[in-house]
Amino acid sequence: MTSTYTRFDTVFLFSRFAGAKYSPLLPSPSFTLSTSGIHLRTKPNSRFHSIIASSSSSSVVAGTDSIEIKSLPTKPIEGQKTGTSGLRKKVKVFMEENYLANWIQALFNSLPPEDYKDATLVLGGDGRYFNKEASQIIIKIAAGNGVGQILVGKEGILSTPAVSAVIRKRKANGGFIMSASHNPGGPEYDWGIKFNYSSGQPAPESITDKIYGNTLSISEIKVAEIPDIDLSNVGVTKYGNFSVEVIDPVSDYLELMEEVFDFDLIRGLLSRSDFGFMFDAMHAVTGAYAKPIFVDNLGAKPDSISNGVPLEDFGHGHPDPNLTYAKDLVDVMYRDDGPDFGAASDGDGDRNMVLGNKFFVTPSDSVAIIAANAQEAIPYFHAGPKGLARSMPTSGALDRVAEKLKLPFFEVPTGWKFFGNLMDAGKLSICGEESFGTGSDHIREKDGICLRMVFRSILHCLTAFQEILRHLDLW
Ligand SMILES: O=P(O)(O)OC[C@H]1O[C@H](O)[C@H](O)[C@@H](O)[C@@H]1O
Repeated sequence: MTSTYTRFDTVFLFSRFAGAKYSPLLPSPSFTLSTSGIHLRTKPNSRFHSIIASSSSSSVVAGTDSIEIKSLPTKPIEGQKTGTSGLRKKVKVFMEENYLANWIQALFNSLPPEDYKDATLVLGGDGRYFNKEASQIIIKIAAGNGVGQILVGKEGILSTPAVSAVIRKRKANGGFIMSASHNPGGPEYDWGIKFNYSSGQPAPESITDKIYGNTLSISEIKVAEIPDIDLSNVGVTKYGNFSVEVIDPVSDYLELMEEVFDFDLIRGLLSRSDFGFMFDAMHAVTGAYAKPIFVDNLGAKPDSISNGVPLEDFGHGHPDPNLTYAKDLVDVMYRDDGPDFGAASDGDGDRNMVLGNKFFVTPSDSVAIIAANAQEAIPYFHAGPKGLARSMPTSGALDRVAEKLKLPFFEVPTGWKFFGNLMDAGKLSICGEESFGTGSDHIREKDGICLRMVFRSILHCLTAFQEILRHLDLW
């Protein structure tokens, strides 16, 4: 196995009907979601602003005892083919009449009723342009289809790994992720929607195929007549038997991280005067997590976080953590006096990039480094990983680690769902892809924040980053 100083080879998704009135009587033919009096802001505030509001007070707001459900006629829209990473299009497309509403209704038409009637669903996203407007549409259609409760991140914010963590922790039936991942945001750029199941992993093809089929025959959207939910304050709003709880985007995820890692150990590393750390949040969703986790809980210096405020257009940036788009971080890391450890993550916080002082670690090697050191460095893996896996295009470093540690090893086709299936079967703990995705069975998504903590744990057990790579060379 070789270390990777110069390898640049992988440049990488209610109301209860009891008490609710359903009105299948069709309104006038021109009655659409946007003209129904059901408020759909089609012109979001064009001023780009920070996503994180200052208030964190919790409150319960009671609405009416029952909610009215309207049936809005609609027509199929072409091109809504859904993959496991969801539906991704330009914002302008999603803002066309009923485009998002059709897909959301098609999704409810595709799920078995027990998966959403009176159920709890999670909603969050990476803070990009149109997320707040989309949140209101999704909440009203969810209520219209009989969902019992929506847990939504404050200001619509939840990273992709955090959605997976919240689904699993709160035993929700699934969740919506509003993100176009590492693609740029803003009125001229990209938007996306994805649905994850109760395990926390993206919905299987059997469901995404049904969603697509239903987009081709859809004729009606069920919408609850409720006001827009205030997403800026943590708290519960009830309308009859339907409720929306605005949750803190960080706390459930932070709790999980405290179970997985030894925070004292990482705190010790970050407090060392001879250890420099730099994290580039790329003005994307991990900005909401970086200060509470790295600075407030782990003692990183506040100035070790760059671009740490999530913005709707990612500060005109391209939130793809690679050597091209995270160039500011790369430049700092390649200085003689640069930090020892650097990292960046993408729009929704699942992809990641890892750097040392004057070197870059390919994703293929980072998963191998993690696997080789996990048992010793990370409490969650103290009994040893159950198995290791990589996608087919990912280099074979991990194979060598599996061989040496005598661990079950799997090579899977490209696509995170293949890892999730192995995890659900109890056969896999650590996995990675060449496209800057690394994860473990603590959730069912790749996890950019977690990866940085993995590396810090390992760094504490070995003394310096270079030494990790030297260590790996011995394998
Ligand atoms: O959501 P993203 O980070 O864009 O990832 C979307 C997809 O990208 C690549 O194709 C990966 O191989 C998949 O596993 C992943 O599901």
